[in-house]
Amino acid sequence: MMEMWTTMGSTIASFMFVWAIIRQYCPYEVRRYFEKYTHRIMGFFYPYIKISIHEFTGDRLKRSEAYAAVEAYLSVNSSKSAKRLKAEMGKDSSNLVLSMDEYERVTDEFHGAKVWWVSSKVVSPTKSMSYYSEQEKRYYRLTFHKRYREIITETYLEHVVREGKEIRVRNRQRKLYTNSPGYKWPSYKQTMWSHIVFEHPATFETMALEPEKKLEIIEDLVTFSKSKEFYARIGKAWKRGYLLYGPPGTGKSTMIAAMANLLNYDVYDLELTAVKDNTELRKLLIETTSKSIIVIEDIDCSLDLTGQRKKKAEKSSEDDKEKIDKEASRREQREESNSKVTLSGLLNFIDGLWSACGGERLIVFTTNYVEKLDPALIRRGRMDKHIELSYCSFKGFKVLAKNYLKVETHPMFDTIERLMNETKITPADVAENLMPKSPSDDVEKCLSSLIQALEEGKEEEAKKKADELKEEVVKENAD
Ligand SMILES: Nc1ncnc2c1ncn2[C@@H]1O[C@H](COP(=O)(O)OP(=O)(O)OP(=O)(O)O)[C@@H](O)[C@H]1O
Ligand SMILES: [Mg+2]
Repeated sequence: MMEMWTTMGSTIASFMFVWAIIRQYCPYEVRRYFEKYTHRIMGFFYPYIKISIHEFTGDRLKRSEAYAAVEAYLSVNSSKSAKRLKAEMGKDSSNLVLSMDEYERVTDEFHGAKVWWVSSKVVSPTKSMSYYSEQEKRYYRLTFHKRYREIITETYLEHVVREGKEIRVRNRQRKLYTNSPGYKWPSYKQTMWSHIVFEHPATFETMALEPEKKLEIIEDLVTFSKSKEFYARIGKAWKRGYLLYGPPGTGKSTMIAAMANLLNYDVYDLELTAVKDNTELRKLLIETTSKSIIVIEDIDCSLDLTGQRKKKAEKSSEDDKEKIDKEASRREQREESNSKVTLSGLLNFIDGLWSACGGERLIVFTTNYVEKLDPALIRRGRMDKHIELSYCSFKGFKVLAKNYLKVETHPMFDTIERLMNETKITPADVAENLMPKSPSDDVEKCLSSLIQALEEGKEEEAKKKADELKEEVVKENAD
């Protein structure tokens, strides 16, 4: 090895010497001619091959997956040999993950072939004078002897990417991405999404839901996540759409968190009212990564799908006040932000998602009014599985009682079961009543509070029914 470096060093030194003489004494034409061939001659003597893997390719829209995989591979394989490392927070904020620092060089060996990895960057100023306008283009450079060309390009690189991807899945800190409303996308920012660490504690186990329904959903999700080959075989993109519908407080948002926790996916919370137009929607889509859930909450409020929403809302009863308020505020937001996303834009978004992006993705819509949605939006193939989340059943209550009070059975359960059959209550209301309000609140106190809420609900329902009956009688008499 030493000998080889000495020979190479003296060859380069001779070239430098000859080049210095030529630059000083030769005319321009000779210099150009020499320059042209120096490159080739150097290539002939220099026995090493270099491969660069850049963080952003071409349009800079999307971080290169190859770069991310190499980064992860080197974070494990270089941390023993590199001398300068950087540390970042790992999964669940519980440990630090080490990776190679900039300009650090490490060696790796694969079936007897020795390779060198260097992490580097070029800083290129852009036209604007702002501080942020400098663009850093980071890359990894792999160097190896040309005699290993075959094994490196055909086997080693594949091994690095495969192992890197596995490490990423194991180590990754899951994220909740949002596209904040009214946020201007500055040119220096490489992404339109902002993110925070996703640490929602909801699981299917803690959800108040019929056990059979729960099992069905879990099986559906797990089957989807393991069906890469199946989807490839039948020629279908590896995507699945879920429509969650039901009254407020029945666990739609909670279920999305439980889905993400079950599959270990990231969540992209897409706020449609903040999206300027269909083009921006498409850009947002391109930036989403695989193993993620793209969520559009309250789809009926985010988009003027039918043009009839206002009329229907006006007709609704007092009970629907909460829903109407939510809808009105969304509408205001939409008008303020002047979003021009259309139904066809959204349909293209979903179909585009289905075809344009590799890797598994779920898309989830939630709504309080399933009947208002355009059939085109929720047909199978776009929204493959429709899940209704409804008022709390007694079985659902038992799950919540176990979670909140750690009781599986209690003499007061019979009264609760009877009342739950007579009146409707959302899981959110049950949960609120089961929550101890002071340190002295015991199981009986919380269960009594729930019984009281159920009785009040029952009374209110009876009163409403009586009022309706009265109204009908008055109307009939007037006729
Ligand atoms: N099925 C459920 N199981 C367990 N907890 C639930 C369930 N449904 C609701 N909750 C509780 O109620 C709260 C509100 O629920 P969530 O936000 O999921 O309702 P939602 O259906 O998304 O309502 P909205 O239509 O208003 O968005 C949650 O924080 C959770 O604690
Ligand atoms: Mg919700």
